[in-house]
Amino acid sequence: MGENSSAASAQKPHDLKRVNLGSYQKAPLDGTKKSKKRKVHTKEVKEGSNEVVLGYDIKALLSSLNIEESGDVELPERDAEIKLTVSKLSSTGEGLAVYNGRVYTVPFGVPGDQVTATVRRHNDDHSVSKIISIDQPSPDRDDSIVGCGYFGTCNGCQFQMLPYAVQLEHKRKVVQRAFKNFSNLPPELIPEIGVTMPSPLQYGYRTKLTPHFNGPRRGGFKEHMPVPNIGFFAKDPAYVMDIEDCPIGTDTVRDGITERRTFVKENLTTAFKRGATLLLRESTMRTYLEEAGEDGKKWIDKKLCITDHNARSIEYIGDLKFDNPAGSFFQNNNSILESFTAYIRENLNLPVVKKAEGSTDATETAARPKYLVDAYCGSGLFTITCGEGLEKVWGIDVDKSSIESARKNAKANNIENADFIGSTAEDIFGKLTFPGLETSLIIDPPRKGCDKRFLDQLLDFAPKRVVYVSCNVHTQARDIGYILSDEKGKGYRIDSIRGCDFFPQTYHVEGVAVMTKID
Ligand SMILES: C[S@@+](CC[C@H](N)C(=O)[O-])C[C@H]1O[C@@H](n2cnc3c(N)ncnc32)[C@H](O)[C@@H]1O
Repeated sequence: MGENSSAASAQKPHDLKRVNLGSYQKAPLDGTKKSKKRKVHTKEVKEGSNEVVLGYDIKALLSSLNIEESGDVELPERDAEIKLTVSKLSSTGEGLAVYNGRVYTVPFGVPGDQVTATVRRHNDDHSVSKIISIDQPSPDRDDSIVGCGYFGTCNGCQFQMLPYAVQLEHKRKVVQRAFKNFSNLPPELIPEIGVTMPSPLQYGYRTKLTPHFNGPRRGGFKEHMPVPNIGFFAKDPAYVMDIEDCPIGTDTVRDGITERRTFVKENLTTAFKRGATLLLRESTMRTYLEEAGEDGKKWIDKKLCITDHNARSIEYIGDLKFDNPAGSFFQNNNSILESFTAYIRENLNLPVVKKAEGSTDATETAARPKYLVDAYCGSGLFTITCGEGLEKVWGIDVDKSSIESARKNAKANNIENADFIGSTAEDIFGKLTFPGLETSLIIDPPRKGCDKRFLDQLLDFAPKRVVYVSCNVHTQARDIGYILSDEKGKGYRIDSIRGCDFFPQTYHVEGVAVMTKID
């Protein structure tokens, strides 16, 4: 796209927004002291960041209660105790309550909870509270299912008190709100958001954890110094908690926590000069059997915990093998990957390789795309799980070591027709010698979403099918809005949008949106 079209698209929702986060007055609860005026803060924040996403939820809650946003509400002093009723769960994982016409975040609160909370601080457009006691629990709260002793203090999980079905439905609503707030599309272009794909494991699923510890300000660790806390950040205040176990990790990774903690304690002054982040990455050693075992599998897996960033870690999805540097990116929930990648393959509309009995696909195959482009391909997850039976697959990723792994992984899994480029995603389009109409494109960018240059070239190439996977449904919605609001993108229809639950017990949701070029 040339200069003119870029200028024309300046109004599109892809740009950073300068958000005025408002002003407020501070006043004691009993109204005896004089109110102090505070300065108006204007902060530049990025679209899709938690700050902005929460801002939309705050506005929506006030508007649903017909409360006008005002800079003149009275604010209680820090540490004051207040009674709150949680009315909504934000897309960023906190409960939201309204008190004196102002929204308070209530971490670990569930809609319907009546709580006593302390006031922690007053931010620009909302205040932050901390639960002291739950006076009347919500019908959705079930504290008996909480699976971790650190829950409620640790910032890693937000939803352990919610039954799994409630978590999945909440994530469906998060995706719905993301497309409503960030796509800028008229509602009739957005399909009903599908049910969230569940994770087969809701605990014991994380194949990678990275606990950390702080070091002394200067001079390194000395014999007389206490061993620092080793773990994860607390929610509020945000200090590093000492964490001995994390039940969302796989058993191997959990054993690794114990082993690494002991290592740090015993070698603090010799092995570490300052604080560090520890790597715990599960790896699988597979031995193939001559005959299937009782569970029907033709292999036995032995799990190891890798702690060296540069060592190799091996993961399997079914019988496909992925061999990567332990410190580089690979999806962290292996339990969902088989069903997830099957869903992606189906939605890329690729030729059916392993035909089901009675399938009539032979006639259909002719109409299916012959080419696959895997943008932001990492070490080749989609190239390898979806690349069979195609004339050509191209993968691209900016991380050269991931590309090296992708090449090796494709070869090891007999994907002979794949080529990979180590470069920024938009460089792929210059390489493509086949028509967009015969191509499926998969996109899986980092949290910030796609670069505008990538989206503009996508529009020029015009692939028949686009599957957009994202760990940030807000930037995903923005990018899809950008595509569909462009003249060239008007020929696309959004077929489906749904979340996939890669991170049970947390507020994170992976979005999958499928688009087809219909004219
Ligand atoms: C969420 S990961 C997805 C990786 C892969 N699809 C997977 O599922 O394993 C995002 C990937 O985008 C890559 N990346 C980040 N910015 C990029 C850019 N501008 N161009 C190409 N790749 C980029 C990262 O190196 C990372 O591998």
